[in-house]
Formats: sequence, C-alpha cells, structure tokens
Amino acid sequence: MIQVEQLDKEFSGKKVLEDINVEFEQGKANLIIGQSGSGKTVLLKSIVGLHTIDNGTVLYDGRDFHRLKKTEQKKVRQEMGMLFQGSALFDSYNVADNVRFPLDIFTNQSKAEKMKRVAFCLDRVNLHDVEHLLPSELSGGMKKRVAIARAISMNPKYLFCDEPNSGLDPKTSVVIDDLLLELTHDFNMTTIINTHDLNSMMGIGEKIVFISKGKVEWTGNRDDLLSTKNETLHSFIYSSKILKDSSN
Ligand SMILES: Nc1ncnc2c1ncn2[C@@H]1O[C@H](COP(=O)(O)OP(=O)(O)OP(=O)(O)O)[C@@H](O)[C@H]1O
Repeated sequence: MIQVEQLDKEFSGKKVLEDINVEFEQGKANLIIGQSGSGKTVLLKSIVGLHTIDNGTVLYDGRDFHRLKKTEQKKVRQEMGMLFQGSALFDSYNVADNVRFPLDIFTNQSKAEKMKRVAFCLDRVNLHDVEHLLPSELSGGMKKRVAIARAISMNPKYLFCDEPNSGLDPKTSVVIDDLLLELTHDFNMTTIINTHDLNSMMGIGEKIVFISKGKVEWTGNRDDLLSTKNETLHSFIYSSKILKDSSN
C-alpha cells in the first residue's frame, strides 16, 4: 500500500498540489484521473521521488520515502516498476536486452538467470519468439508489452504507469489495460495508473482518485463513477463525447 499524507508541491511559488491525502491499495489498479494540468503527473512524480515535495509524507508500506536514507531509498526504488508514456524502449537494443536492462543494472544474477527471467516476463505479457527483434520491428501494442515486461522484470511491489494507452487504438488499449490488471492481481502489486481514458476508468478502475486543480476532489471506484453526485467529476466525465452520446 502507498499512503500519501498532507502532500504539498509548488513550483516557483505556484501551488500545484495541495494537501493531498490518499491511499493506493495493494493488489488493485489505482487510477489517477483529472483534466489536463490538474496535477496528475506531478503527483505521480512526487510519489516515485522524481520531484521533491514541500510538505507531507509518502509511505511505502509504512516507509517514509522522502525521509529515508539514500541506501534505504534505493531499496524501495528497486521495488518500483515504471511504465513511461511512449514505452521508452532503447531503439538499438533488441527486445530481450530491453527487458534485461534493469536486471543488468540492479542485480548480480548470472546471464542464464537473467535470460530465464526475461523469458518468464515476456511469456507473462504474451510475447513469444520476439527476443531478437528491435523496437522498430514491433507494433505499438507489442512495444507496450515489452515495456510492461521490463517494468515487471525486477518483480516489483509497486507499478507506476503514466498514460499507458497513449498512442494505442481503442482495442489494443483494452488488451493492455486487462494485462495490467491481471499482473496487478497475480503479483499483488500496488499499481498506480495516470489516465485520461474513460474506457480504462470503466474497465479497470478498482480505485479511482480524481484530481482537480491540485486537490483530491473525489475518490471511488468504476461502479461509483457514472452515478457520482460530485459536480466537478460529473462535468469532467460527461464532457467526454462517448458518454454524452451513450447517455442520449
Ligand atoms: N517542472 C515544472 N515546473 C513548473 N511547473 C510545472 C512543472 N511540472 C508541472 N508543472 C505545472 O504543474 C501543473 C500540473 O501539471 P501536470 O503535468 O501534473 O498536469 P497533468 O494533470 O498531468 O496534465 P496532463 O494530463 O496534460 O499530462 C501545470 O500547471 C504545469 O504547468
């Protein structure tokens, strides 16, 4: 579980996050949603330590991340898997080398052990016989799967995904969402996903945190979403053309 308490973040005097209090639950897909500029990315980066924070705490299963010693922080970092927008694969590395990269950096495993783990991770994301291909030889959905395989290579307790469906068609997006949910359950990870995608919210939103103007405006789940009485959330979700059309 990741608990965020009384977190504030500002840039050059401009408050971007204010008094954020929220729990991201273990074994669940926790979604952060909100309009462009509401503070989702800054929140995700503050949680993983890519931003310093001005006030508050981020507890990783009770460990106060921002106040840990560097060596302890490094341990928690190794328990994090990250899936960046656009997959962020190394173009000149083949699939196996991309997935193996965190193992090369963070472990002393033998080459055979690493290759066994790479094969396991690729199997878990349903990719077969692609180890020797370069990213340029893969479809967008396959690249995303490789990036997911890399993100789980270190058997993380926490998985962070920034807009995992960006650049994917709707059908592939659903497949990737389902895969992220399945891995979250199978590995009992605390997964946090930043998304704009209403299909994702309805499909895998086991816990949803709605951010508006740098504050937590609402929390709930996919079943609560469409019947919300929260006006800001209502106007956010019903500004989507898909929902407007289906509610007519
Ligand atoms: N490094 C930075 N320096 C100064 N301001 C920043 C920085 N990063 C983000 N901001 C500001 O913080 C606010 C929140 O940005 P953030 O990127 O978190 O929004 P978002 O909800 O993720 O938007 P989007 O959905 O478009 O990615 C914005 O006003 C942005 O300009």
